[in-house]
Amino acid sequence: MADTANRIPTVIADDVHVIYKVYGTGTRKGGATAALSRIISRKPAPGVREVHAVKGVSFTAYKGEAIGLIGSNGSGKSTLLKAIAGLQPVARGRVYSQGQPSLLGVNAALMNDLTGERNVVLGGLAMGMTKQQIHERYQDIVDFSGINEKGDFISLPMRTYSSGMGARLRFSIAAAKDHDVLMIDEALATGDAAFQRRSQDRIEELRESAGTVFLVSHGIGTVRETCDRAIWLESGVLRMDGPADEVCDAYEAFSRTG
Ligand SMILES: Nc1ncnc2c1ncn2[C@@H]1O[C@H](COP(=O)(O)OP(=O)(O)OP(=O)(O)O)[C@@H](O)[C@H]1O
Repeated sequence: MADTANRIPTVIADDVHVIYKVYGTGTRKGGATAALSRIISRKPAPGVREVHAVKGVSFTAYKGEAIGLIGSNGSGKSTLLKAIAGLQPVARGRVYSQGQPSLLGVNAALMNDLTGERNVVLGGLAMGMTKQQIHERYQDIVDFSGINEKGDFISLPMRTYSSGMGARLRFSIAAAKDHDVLMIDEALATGDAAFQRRSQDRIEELRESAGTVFLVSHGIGTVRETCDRAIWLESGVLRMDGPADEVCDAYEAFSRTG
């Protein structure tokens, strides 16, 4: 690890809480009079449930780090990434970041009715690349995705792609830019072995070009191979933060006994 005194922070999460409000969980009908009396008595509407998905998480991420987020299903990993990306408001606490963190998920918004080609251009523009930069990197993006390996799919609408192809194109578009903070949610779980290797190499390059990479993955093996640090969440609480191997060992021991 780099000299601690010279490390540059890229993301600071300070006591972050995220609470989802889920409406429509009750069975009572809400009349106008009932609503008025609730406003007067300041009681919450019936049928609104709160899910406290992230509970007081704090950490500092530094330039050049690749951090894996691990934890059981529903432990708050995706929610925490969304909060860091500014896509999910925090109920309490703060997130400070250098530049705009980009969340590259399997759900990144591409347009299904447009061709792969148009999506590369729109995705690039949405990430703040210029037309010139997109033009220069276009072929690399298409080659990296491997979309055209079995025919000219890039000129077909995205809805004709398999889910793996769509995910590969999303990853390729996002990985074309040097990000200050790049967050990858399960992207490596899709794609074949050759694509996974290419993605790992690209993550390595992005780290070297000094950004910070966050990776959410159910595959502990991927976190061990790709990340140097890991953060373990359980029921929204940060259980452990440290070297990837140590945290993965502890998590695996926990999963065996749990
Ligand atoms: N839009 C939402 N509305 C209400 N609750 C939500 C919403 N999204 C997630 N949750 C809840 O928040 C908690 C954390 O979910 P999150 O998706 O962040 O977990 P995760 O660790 O990424 O899970 P997984 O490993 O299954 O992908 C869960 O209890 C989940 O049910």
